[in-house]
Amino acid sequence: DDAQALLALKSSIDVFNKLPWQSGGGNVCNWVGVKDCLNGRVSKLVLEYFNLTGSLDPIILNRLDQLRVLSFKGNSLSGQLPDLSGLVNLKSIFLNDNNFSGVFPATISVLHRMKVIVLSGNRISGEIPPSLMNLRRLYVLYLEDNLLTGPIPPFNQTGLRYLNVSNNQLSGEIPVTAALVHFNTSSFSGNPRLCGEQIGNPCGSKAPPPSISPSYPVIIPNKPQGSSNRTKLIKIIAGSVGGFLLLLICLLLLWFVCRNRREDKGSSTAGAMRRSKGVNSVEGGEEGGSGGNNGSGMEGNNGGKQGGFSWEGEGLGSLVFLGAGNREMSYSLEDLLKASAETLGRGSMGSTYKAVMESGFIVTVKRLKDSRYPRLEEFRRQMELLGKLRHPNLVPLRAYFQAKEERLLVYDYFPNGSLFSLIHGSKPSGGGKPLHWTSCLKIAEDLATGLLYIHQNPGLTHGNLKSSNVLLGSDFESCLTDYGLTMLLNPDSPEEPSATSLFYRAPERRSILKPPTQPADVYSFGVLILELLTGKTPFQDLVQEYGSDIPRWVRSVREEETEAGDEPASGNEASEEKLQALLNIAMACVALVPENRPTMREVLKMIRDARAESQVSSNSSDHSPGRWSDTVQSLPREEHLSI
Ligand SMILES: Nc1ncnc2c1ncn2[C@@H]1O[C@H](COP(=O)(O)OP(=O)(O)OP(=O)(O)O)[C@@H](O)[C@H]1O
Repeated sequence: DDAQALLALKSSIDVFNKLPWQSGGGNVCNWVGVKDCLNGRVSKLVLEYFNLTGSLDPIILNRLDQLRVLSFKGNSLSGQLPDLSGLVNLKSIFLNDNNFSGVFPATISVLHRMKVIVLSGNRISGEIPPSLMNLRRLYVLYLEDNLLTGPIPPFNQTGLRYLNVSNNQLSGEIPVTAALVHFNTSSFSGNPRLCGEQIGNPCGSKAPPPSISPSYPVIIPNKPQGSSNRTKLIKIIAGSVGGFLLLLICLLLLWFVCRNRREDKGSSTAGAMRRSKGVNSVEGGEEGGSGGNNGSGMEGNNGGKQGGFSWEGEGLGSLVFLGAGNREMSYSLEDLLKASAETLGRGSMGSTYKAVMESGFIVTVKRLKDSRYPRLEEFRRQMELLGKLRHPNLVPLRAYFQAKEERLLVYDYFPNGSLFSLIHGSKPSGGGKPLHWTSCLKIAEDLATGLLYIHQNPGLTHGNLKSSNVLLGSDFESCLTDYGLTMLLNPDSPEEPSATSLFYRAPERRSILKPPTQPADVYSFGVLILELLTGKTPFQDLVQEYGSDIPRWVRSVREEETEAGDEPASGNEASEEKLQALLNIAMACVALVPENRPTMREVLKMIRDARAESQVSSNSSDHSPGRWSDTVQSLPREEHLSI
């Protein structure tokens, strides 16, 4: 039935034939976009960025009544938001970044299991239905960048942790409820008719702006005709003068750039880059260097160049090598600028590229989104600190580049991919597979060793631990990357974490501006272990969802895979012990109260004990109850067990 429903869905919205679904196409659970099934029924459908068009037919969608997660993010779907009241199991819905219009359907409020509603970036109008207050489990409500009007309902769900209604046309007072008081300006900004303490515009001082409700049209009194004509004339004259000046500036700039290019051709590129001898840094000339143009895939920030790291005309730029050794000094700024670049991905900090130099030497370059925050001194200090870190389980930061409008970080390139692709496959459609417990233990030990090394520096944290930030080294050892970079995020322009990153974060860190801590890293580590054991991305808050049932959930997921004949996930006493060991460690790490979590030193000890035990038990039939698990048991865990 689900296959039929999906095919009907395809024929209604996939005019460009992006979804390779067809009748007789085998088990529907393996179809592209079907991320999870329960008892053979589709439970997670993620169709993001498939260029889907047209409107969603509620009759078709409601046939998929076992759905828990539904995402159509980043398509071009339009029309009214569908009535999904038949999807009684739905917990998370992502319809953001489409062209949906019409009013917000109040029927969504009958979906009592609903936790995550993301409708941002559409043209949805009308009021936010007050009936959303009935969704007791609501956790994330993102409605920003729409055309919503009227007041914000007085949400009182204490579990509501993420709210964004910015950039709409909402009006009236932001209700002062326990659930809403802790959201700040970024949740409400861009609604000029809204008032409240949270946005620094208290309602008391002046009468609150009138609320515009679609049912009461607002009548704007006519201005006297004469004054309006004069204003128009002034506007026209000012516009023309402004336009003329802008044109003049553009022509001057064009002339300036052309002249520089001619001069550059006359001198060698090497001449334009001065290599400062004796100092561990290579500096760009005053006029900047012009990048090579022989690659593809990357657009320069300035001038829109393809395929090289260019920062023409931006003043002094310097490439500073970090750490010691010859390998990292075997290229210069010029080589890096001429390298061809291929995009590896875009993340919260910026874009990441594989840069292949003319010599064939490959590095990974992270181009930071914000090249001005923090101030230069602080940025340098952090780079020097991170550059000193050298450990077999860390991806080394080799160099950084700093110019006026550009900051690049240079890391070793890791061709074996990430832990994310190991677990979930490289295709976006790839379903995750739980790993064998021996692999889980080995990876856990690598990660814990790397993380402990970071934590040995007082106050230093990873801050963004997740499976795509773990790369596989030449012996398939796990290496942490992107460590210590959260301090480069500008608190004045905070970005919401993506749905997946969100649930790696410790509960106390989920408010955007909360700084990273070492116990929060321990929590993320626990989530990562659960991902290894189940092959599931943390698409939801596992602790809130399953609480003390996490071990049962992990077992049931692994058993399903065993039934599918994939691997001996359990089934003998030794496996069962190891699984229990890892589960205990993960459970200790995801304790809700940070003080109840073990330190990384304790975690590493538990993992090493479990590994040692597994070697002993593989040589002997004596499986005495786990010594290591006693260690874990002795850690305070009441908090997470009491959920
Ligand atoms: N040194 C590297 N070698 C090979 N691949 C890398 C390297 N560093 C990162 N990648 C891969 O590049 C992709 C993009 O990484 P990036 O850090 O930009 O985004 P992310 O990890 O998805 O998100 P975030 O910015 O939150 O860490 C990821 O798939 C990552 O595994």
